[in-house]
Amino acid sequence: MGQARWVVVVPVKRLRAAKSRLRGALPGVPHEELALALAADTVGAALACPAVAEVLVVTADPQVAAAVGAAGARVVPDRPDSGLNAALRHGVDVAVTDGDDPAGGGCGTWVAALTADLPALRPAELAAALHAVGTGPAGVRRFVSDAPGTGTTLLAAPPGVPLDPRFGVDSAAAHLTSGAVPLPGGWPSLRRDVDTAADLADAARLGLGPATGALTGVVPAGPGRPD
Ligand SMILES: Nc1nc2c(ncn2[C@@H]2O[C@H](COP(=O)(O)OP(=O)(O)OP(=O)(O)O)[C@@H](O)[C@H]2O)c(=O)[nH]1
Ligand SMILES: C=C(OP(=O)(O)O)C(=O)O
Repeated sequence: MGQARWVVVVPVKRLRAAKSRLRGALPGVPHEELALALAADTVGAALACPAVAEVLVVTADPQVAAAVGAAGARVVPDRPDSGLNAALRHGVDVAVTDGDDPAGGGCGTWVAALTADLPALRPAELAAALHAVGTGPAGVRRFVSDAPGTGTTLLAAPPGVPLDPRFGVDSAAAHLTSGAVPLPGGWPSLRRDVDTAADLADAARLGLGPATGALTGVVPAGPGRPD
């Protein structure tokens, strides 16, 4: 098998409702700007990952759509108020339908769902996780749990295997119960989702992406950030 080429589906909630537990974490910074920065850095890191053929962002938010579209992601409109897992299923349907089209190569789609709250994400860590799926046991869904171990930041499926996303409270257990197999890599930046101000401080210690770094003033934006 050659290197698997991945479509990474990133769901982004409407900014005014997103990341409610993080509201007020950066005094003086409008909450929607912070939520947008988290998503922009996540998408930017995914776009910079060599294993990723396409980043597909599912969102109903025009500001998110404009920002990630300008960065090079494909934007798929969310269905109103359908929720996170429905948004992911919709994005995956779009990706798989296109990947199965013989006009587009037709060799099937490796698909992964990635949460949009990973502002420290390193492309090399995402690449390592996707490589582990591509070279691991055939026919199974794999997932990366978040830093506390209860949630999920990445869920991935090989061609022909339904992604069957079960994100939400205690999603690591839900993914395990549904037959998905955890990926054991360390990958601190891939596991560091940001739900609270303490998580943001932790992400800053790992090194934030340029958008979030510029808002916090902790890490300067620019090419000095290691991948
Ligand atoms: N498209 C879409 N994305 C969603 C939806 N709900 C959550 N997400 C995204 O799913 C990811 C993980 O969700 P959470 O960590 O719970 O984020 P959240 O709901 O914005 O945060 P809280 O308000 O603090 O619960 C984030 O990237 C969200 O933007 C939804 O209804 N539609
Ligand atoms: C939606 C999720 O994120 P969190 O638990 O961080 O809200 C999840 O982990 O499935």
